[in-house]
Amino acid sequence: MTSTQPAPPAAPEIHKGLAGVTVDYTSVSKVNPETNSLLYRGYPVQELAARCSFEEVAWLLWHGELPGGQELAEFTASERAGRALPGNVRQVIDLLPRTSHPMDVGRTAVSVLGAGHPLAGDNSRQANLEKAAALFAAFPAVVAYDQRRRRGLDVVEPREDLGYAANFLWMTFGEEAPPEVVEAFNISMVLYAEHSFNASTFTARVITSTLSDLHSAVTGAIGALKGPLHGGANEAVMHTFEEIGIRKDEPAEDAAARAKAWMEDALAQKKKVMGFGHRVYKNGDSRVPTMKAALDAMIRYYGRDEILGLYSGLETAMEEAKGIKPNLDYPAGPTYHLMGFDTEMFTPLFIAARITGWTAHIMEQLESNSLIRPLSAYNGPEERHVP
Ligand SMILES: CC(=O)SCCNC(=O)CCNC(=O)[C@H](O)C(C)(C)COP(=O)(O)OP(=O)(O)OC[C@H]1O[C@@H](n2cnc3c(N)ncnc32)[C@H](O)[C@@H]1OP(=O)(O)O
Ligand SMILES: O=C([O-])CC(=O)C(=O)O
Repeated sequence: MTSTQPAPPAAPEIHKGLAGVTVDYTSVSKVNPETNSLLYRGYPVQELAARCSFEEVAWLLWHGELPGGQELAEFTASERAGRALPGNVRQVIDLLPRTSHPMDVGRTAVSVLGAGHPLAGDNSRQANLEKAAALFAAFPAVVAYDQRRRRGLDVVEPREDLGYAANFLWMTFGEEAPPEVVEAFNISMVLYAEHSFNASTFTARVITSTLSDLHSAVTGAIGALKGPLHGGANEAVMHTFEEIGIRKDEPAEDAAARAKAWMEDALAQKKKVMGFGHRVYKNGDSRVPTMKAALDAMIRYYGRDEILGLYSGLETAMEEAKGIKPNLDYPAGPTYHLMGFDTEMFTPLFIAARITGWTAHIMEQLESNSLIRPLSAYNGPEERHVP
């Protein structure tokens, strides 16, 4: 008789970074790299950016439909009434050093807002809609307060006669922004609002899947967004521009030549250059043309051709060397710079926008929840015993 050896266990299939893995359905948005399109609840994001306020898009993401006249009137009234920075959040921010990274300030503020919320323990859809709307309304005040305290300036109270974008700029800079700037800011908020199962949204869904609460999920999502491979890239893009050197009034061609040389050197050193590449889009990010048009409008408005030179110099050199295209963070960074935001405030601006997408996903996750808990393959030492 021949003894048969048990077959060695088949090596498990590993999906590092979950690349290419579909983990669930979502009706919030559709990212289609084949057609290079992005739909929020069925609407092309370019149409929403051109024709809708960010308030309307927030409502769409939460409710699945654009708001009717009465719904929008009620929603904007409650949003405007909820814009002031709550006193306890201000006190906690004041305890943090002015040098704290604004992403840490934003993460802490959301945590405080959660701990103080009257519906903290309630995970019903109605309670979560209320919590999402309150966060949406209050977060701009966190960003504005932090930017102003970094500069040693007094707080500017919100204005109920301004829309979301105009009021955000008002609270940050203490003066009314011109319509061109308000429009570009609104476009950036709409484009940043939602992008299916990106790392921060997935983080929010993992936290939600344990039946934790909305503020915990958003706090965790902020942690995921902070990294430069995700939202932190918009800040990193500006550091690249700063490293190359922003020389006001330099002719665009000269700035482009310097940027091209910088990129060739960075790629020769095998550096990853933030603001380029994407896990899903391999042929360009669907949102970039719209955001680039908004950046162009700001370059024209502020008369800053050297920024265009730096932008196109890096883009061309990356395209020629590696065929890798910019993602949304690439045009968004210099747009926020031209508007006057400190570089470290850029990713908190992304938070303000993505609160809408995250909270839509949190509510969707709860509607048909299953604990998110994948498997791992062990490759440590064989079983052994303490001597
Ligand atoms: C809104 C957003 O969050 S969009 C993303 C923002 N993040 C960034 O801009 C960070 C810079 N980009 C990157 O790190 C990547 O492109 C990611 C993380 C976004 C996606 O990466 P992945 O799909 O995992 O691709 P991966 O990192 O494996 O790159 C594939 C190849 O392209 C190269 N590559 C990708 N992006 C870049 C880049 N920005 N700079 C230089 N090379 C790059 C990689 O080095 C790799 O080359 P190799 O095959 O010779 O090793
Ligand atoms: O989808 C991603 O992986 C990252 C991204 O572009 C986003 O979150 O907007």
